[in-house]
Amino acid sequence: MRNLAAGNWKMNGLVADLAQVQALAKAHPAPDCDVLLCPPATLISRMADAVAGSAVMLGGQDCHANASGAHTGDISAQMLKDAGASHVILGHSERRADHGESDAIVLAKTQAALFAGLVAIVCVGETEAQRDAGQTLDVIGAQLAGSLLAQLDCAPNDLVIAYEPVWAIGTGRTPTLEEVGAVHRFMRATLLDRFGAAAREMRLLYGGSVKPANATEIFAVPEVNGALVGGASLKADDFGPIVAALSRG
Ligand SMILES: O=C[C@H](O)COP(=O)(O)O
Repeated sequence: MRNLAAGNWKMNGLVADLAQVQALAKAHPAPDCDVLLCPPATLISRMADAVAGSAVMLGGQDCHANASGAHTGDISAQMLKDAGASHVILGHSERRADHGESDAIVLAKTQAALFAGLVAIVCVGETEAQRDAGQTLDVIGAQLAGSLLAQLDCAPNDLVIAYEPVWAIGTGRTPTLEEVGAVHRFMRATLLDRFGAAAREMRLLYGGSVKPANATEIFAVPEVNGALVGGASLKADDFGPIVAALSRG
């Protein structure tokens, strides 16, 4: 399976920043991994124009569970697709914390995204307090159980899981490689148990303070099939080496 280098711009990015994406696309015309950028929704359409003809794919950072309707300020999966997105991040810990998104809400959004033909990147991860209490695998297991479909009624490639320890996001701190490996092994086993052999083809991303300096060692951990990168995805000079590391992996 091809690794996935996914960049989440979060609430960052103006039209002037499209130059970073063009520089990235130019520097990596044919990467040996999938490359995805998830800018704010305001930029998807213009970014699609900016990277037309390149290997860079685009995604949203959230979508509503409904296809349309009276939901002021929300964006549907169909709208993301219409703007040029092929993927959408769902259940990011910042959405879970800032907008009270439960596993059930994430599940409904995941179904909407898949129905619209988007690849769903579902995020899970423990808080620092949960980690300190030794609850990491219990938390991940519960989030996987509640945020995913009962059956895999999509291609295994269309559902991606991102493990993002909440305490590692934007902090410069990362779990040990052994800890990353243990969670990813657990997630693979859980998905195999739930979905059968097709789950071998699902990509499992690590996210949380991935930088050029730690990318190679993290991507060498078994069952890590890519990264969901925040801060280091904003600049081509930072994200480029991460794409290169995943192309080698
Ligand atoms: O979605 C990305 C993650 O939240 C990681 O963010 P970060 O790379 O800035 O730590």
